[in-house]
Amino acid sequence: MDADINLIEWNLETTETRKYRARTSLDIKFRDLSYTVGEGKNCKQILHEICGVFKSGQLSAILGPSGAGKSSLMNILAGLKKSGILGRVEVNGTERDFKKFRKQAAYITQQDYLLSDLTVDEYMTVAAHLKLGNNVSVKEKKSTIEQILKTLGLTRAQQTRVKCLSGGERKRLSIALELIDNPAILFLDEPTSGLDSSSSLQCIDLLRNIALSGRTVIATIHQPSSRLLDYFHHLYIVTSGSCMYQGPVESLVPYLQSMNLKCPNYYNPADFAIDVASGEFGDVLPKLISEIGNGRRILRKCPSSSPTSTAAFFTHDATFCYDEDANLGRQAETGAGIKQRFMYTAPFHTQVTILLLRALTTIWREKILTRMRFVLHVFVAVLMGLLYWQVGDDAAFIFNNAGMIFFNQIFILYVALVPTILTFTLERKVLVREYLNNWYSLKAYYLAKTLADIPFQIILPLVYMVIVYFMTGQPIDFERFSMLSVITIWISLIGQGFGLFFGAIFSIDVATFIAPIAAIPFLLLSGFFVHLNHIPSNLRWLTYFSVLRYGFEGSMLSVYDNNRTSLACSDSFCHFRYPQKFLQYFGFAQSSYYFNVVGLLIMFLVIRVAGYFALRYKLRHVR
Ligand SMILES: Nc1ncnc2c1ncn2[C@@H]1O[C@H](COP(=O)(O)OP(=O)(O)OP(=O)(O)O)[C@@H](O)[C@H]1O
Repeated sequence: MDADINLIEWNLETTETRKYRARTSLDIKFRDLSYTVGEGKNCKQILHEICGVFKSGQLSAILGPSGAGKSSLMNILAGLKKSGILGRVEVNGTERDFKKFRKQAAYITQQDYLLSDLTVDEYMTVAAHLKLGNNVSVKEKKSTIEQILKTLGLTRAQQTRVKCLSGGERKRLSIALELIDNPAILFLDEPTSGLDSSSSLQCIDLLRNIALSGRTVIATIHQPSSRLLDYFHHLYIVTSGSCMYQGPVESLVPYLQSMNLKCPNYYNPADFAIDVASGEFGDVLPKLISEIGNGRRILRKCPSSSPTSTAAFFTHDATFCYDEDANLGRQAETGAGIKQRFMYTAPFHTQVTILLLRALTTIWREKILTRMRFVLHVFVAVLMGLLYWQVGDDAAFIFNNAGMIFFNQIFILYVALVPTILTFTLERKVLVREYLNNWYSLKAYYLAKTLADIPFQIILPLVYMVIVYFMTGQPIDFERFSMLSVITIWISLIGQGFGLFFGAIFSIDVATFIAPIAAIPFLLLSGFFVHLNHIPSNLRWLTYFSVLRYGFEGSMLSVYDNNRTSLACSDSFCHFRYPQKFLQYFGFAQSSYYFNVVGLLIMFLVIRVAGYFALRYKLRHVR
């Protein structure tokens, strides 16, 4: 973070672009918040009826030892966690409305999950189109982007690709992207992690200025230096799921001193507070928690004269404006019944168009992967062509030809599956960040993702097929070539669908292991190893679930069906000179090409829909 950051210039109230949306200041209060995970014996309570307040115009830190419940608290406040929660969260004195709240808040994750092949400017433009919608003109969007980039010191990096940015610049870009639609509340999970001390200071200074411009900025923070701590207005310290301190930074040391906990001279107050919160000073925590009312009370600025009792510190209780008798505070925020239906700013077709263009740009710029995929298809095709040189019309090599046809299907399936897993498991993290921040709907993303890869899943199998088909001497017949290509393209599209499905469910290492293994039953049930008419009749129905059954059968019918004349024979005797006899041998003679095309179409639709629901399930359980 070496660029100048000057937020004073950023007068949000006066910019033209922000007229369309009135900025609101939002105070968040929470009361008796309990959070439990697991069930039965494995049930674990993480937050214990804690209360607290985070105000607009303030930069607030949630501090505490590892495992104290900082992230859990912030995720609940941000609305990312919804189940296992008891208690009440208020926004400006009224119960939080999830639908509205998600539009007003932005969540910046600890890791900066960004698409590395886009430039800063392109990323900001995509975010502006998605977050500001079609009612804001392109000119206004541009001026908003310029202003935010200038404010965050990213102007010089505007044309730099994300992968070339420094850690500090990436963090600032993550913040800039979320500032585009002027959220009233910013949640940041460990914003300084991975940054050096000077970048950390600049980042927190930036957040302080953002808070001073009227927003509520809440960050979890891990072991801040004493200099860094001074940038915060408000401190909320969590220990084992309870609150032990809530108030200004400058009151921390005197308050602890009044509780007979003296911070040694030249010792970092944050480290001291964490030592206390970790229980290193004996059995003092229950007293601290009860003194602060587990967050019901807020400390005020350190009084000028040395206080004689802790009462001198407290400004007021964190009052909550709801009726105790109505028992609202004990309502379960389970998420059940809370509908997540709300409008995105950009209409569906705009979301799809923008995401499609972004996905195509990314694929195009991932030159190494795109080139490798192309080279691999050409290389394997030429190798196959050389190995099976002109065997297509020779009955002496008819089994070699069938093996070649079968191998084509496996190769095309795997070569579509594996790169999709590799790229999608990484991209999924970007999706999570953007989706949770309301950039677009999952349907729009999934549709754009599917459409973006289709050209590659068509062109690459076609290139492969042209080389293999002619080198291996298949019949010179456009209809047969087209039929075989259609089957191969379907296999490729289904392979990509499997990649998305497994990439949606599993992490990269698990998915790359599981997916190829999961395809093995398809191989066994393809009709190549055990011919369809040799499979026990009570198991034959299983072959209808094998994508390679449709792929192999459809390919064999493309090559050998449709009244193909008898083959040449380079040997003294060839058993299978008549193609129909060969099809009969495999159990394909009674089948139809179109049956296999429809089978593949159904498999394609099923796997795509399954991928969508897997992704939706995953996104819901990220919370
Ligand atoms: N889904 C879960 N199942 C079981 N335990 C959980 C789950 N989520 C959180 N926990 C536990 O709850 C406690 C608080 O977790 P949380 O991530 O909120 O802590 P934290 O203060 O943010 O820690 P850190 O600073 O290390 O990130 C931890 O002990 C964690 O193991």
